[in-house]
Amino acid sequence: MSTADGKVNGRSAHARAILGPELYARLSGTKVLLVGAGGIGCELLKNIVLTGFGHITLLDLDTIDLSNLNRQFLFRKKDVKQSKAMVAARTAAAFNPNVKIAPIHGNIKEPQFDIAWFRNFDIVLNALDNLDARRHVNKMCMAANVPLVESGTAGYLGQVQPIIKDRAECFDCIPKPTPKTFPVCTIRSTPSQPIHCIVWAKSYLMPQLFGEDENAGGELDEAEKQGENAQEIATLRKEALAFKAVRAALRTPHEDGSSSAARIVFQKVFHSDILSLLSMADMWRSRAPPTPLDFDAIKAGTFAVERKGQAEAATNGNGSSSRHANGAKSNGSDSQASGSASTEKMLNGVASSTGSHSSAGLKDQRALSLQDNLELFVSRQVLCEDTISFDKDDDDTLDFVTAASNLRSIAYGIPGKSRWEVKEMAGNIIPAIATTNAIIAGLIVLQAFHLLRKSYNALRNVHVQFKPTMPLSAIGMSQPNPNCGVCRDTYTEILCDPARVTLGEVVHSILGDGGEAGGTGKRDVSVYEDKRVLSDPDWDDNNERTLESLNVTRGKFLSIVDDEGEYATIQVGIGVLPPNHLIDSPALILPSPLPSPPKKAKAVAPRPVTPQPTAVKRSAPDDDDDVEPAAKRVKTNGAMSSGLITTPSKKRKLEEDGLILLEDATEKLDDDVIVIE
Ligand SMILES: Nc1ncnc2c1ncn2[C@@H]1O[C@H](COP(=O)(O)OP(=O)(O)OP(=O)(O)O)[C@@H](O)[C@H]1O
Ligand SMILES: [Zn+2]
Repeated sequence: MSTADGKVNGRSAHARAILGPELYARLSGTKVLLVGAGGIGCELLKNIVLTGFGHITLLDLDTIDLSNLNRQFLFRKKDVKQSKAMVAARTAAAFNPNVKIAPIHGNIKEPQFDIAWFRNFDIVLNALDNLDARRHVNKMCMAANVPLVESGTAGYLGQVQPIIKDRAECFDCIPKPTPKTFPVCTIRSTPSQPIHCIVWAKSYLMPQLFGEDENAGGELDEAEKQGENAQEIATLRKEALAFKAVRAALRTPHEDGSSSAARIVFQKVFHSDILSLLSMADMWRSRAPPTPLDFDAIKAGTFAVERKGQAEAATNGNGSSSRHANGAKSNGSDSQASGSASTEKMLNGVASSTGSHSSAGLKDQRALSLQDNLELFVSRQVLCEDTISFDKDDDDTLDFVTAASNLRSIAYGIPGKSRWEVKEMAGNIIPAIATTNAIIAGLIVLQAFHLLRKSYNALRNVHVQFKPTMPLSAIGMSQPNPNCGVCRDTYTEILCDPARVTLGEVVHSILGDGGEAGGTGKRDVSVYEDKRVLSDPDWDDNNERTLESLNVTRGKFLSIVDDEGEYATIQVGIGVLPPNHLIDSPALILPSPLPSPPKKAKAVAPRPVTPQPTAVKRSAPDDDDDVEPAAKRVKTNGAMSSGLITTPSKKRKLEEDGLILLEDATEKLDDDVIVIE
């Protein structure tokens, strides 16, 4: 279209015609924060740049991986290992010269992204892949009162949820199901499925050998409390202690390098630990006992696994998992049901017996023999470099988990898995479908328009679903859950120097005297930071301590909870003093007026999210509450791919990501629950 202002107008003519002149004109001044530059993020960035959103801040903590290139089309092979945010911004900037894109390579949970920073934006768009970051952005948007569009995809499924404080449900209004876990004893001493061995290698062995936290005591204490077998737990405690010696040995240089380090680890986990488990005869009455592996014999090709009574134990083995009342039960398909395996079959490992250990097929999809696994295990002891955790895209850690889980499977008579299968299961991979991401990114922009226009009645929760007759479903917005522990709270912000203000000073100042300055006046309150209790009406030890000494710093929240349950909780966001603030001026700037939380209707249901009444009283700062900016995120959540929504692990991934799935067609959900079909 040729127009008076030439090219620029030509570029925007369609957008202007569709959006109308008023909204279109507003877009160029709109400040948008896009969190995540992955599958959805790339599509969405392209959309908002071409539509003409004028000021875009794009934030992502990750670097580009080769495996992203099939769908994250703003990246090329030459960009691998570079910051996603930086490269995406550079590529997309060329699409529209009228748009400013400010990329940030960082974690959205970093302290500088505080309430004041969030307030800079007119709208926030989430294109994230994990529950934790989604929750965080949701809370920050509630605190800063900025509209948010939340989104997610899983294979062919997807959803978009517009969120606006007080008008619609927030991301946390509906409690998210907690991910399913396996009982500790199943993972640590009585595995019966390949996934048990993979979880053991990834989440137990790797952290024990190469992780920061070598203390597994907490997990065992918890397992004991849950009523798991006390004798087994005692043995596991001894095992954990012995790991300390192995860690030390691993970090001592050996003459022949990795192979003796590998032998030490092997000897402990596949031989001594199994021997000590075998000494508990009771454990093996109803299930097939494991076989200790022999490093030299496997190397020499003479090792044979003799599994007596395996076929019988296979049946019992499956049934026995039900003794863990809340554990995941074997579905039997992949478990010890293969127990009829002969001695000969185990002699050469899984593959050679089936004849598939050939050069046929892709390398990663090949079944691995016992010797293959041992070789892989030895070669991957290069992991001895101090701390490292599992990353499905890191060959070394994937090889280690493949080899270690397969060796354990062999010891327990469980079928092995190819490197590819282990990657899927340990990396929780769901096939990402570019078209679903593209559809969702389009829908996000449509909901963003409604929010910017304040057309709240037009807002919809939209689902992309696996229904050829109705691929999209749009549901009207529900009111916020009156018991939501996030959006029903009253948010406020203080600006302070955490090294100079005390907890007591902040709490008393925020409550005020109930006079003209606002506030509710002095009352009995408990104060939390996340799940940590910092004070309560009978315990004020921390009141004289500075916020900094309590590790309550920029970007965090103090939750002031009324003990009588009369008033809503006050969430006090911690911000920094302005740069021109004089050093001898007070170190605390209060909001004006002080927050006046509404009186609550008597609580009818427990708060769906924090703070928890069971929280720990802790007067010292807690290291693990620190949010470490990470240059490269190591993922630990998610699910395997199968293309089918019904696989248990895929369900787990969806649940972690905040989508809710039905167990079967007959299961009922409340009307206001987001349903993915
Ligand atoms: N806390 C966070 N801060 C900033 N960015 C985050 C945070 N958590 C996740 N992300 C980013 O969100 C994006 C989600 O994109 P996506 O789901 O496509 O994941 P991916 O890592 O690119 O792909 P895949 O998981 O399939 O390998 C990723 O680029 C990830 O780095
Ligand atoms: Zn809510």
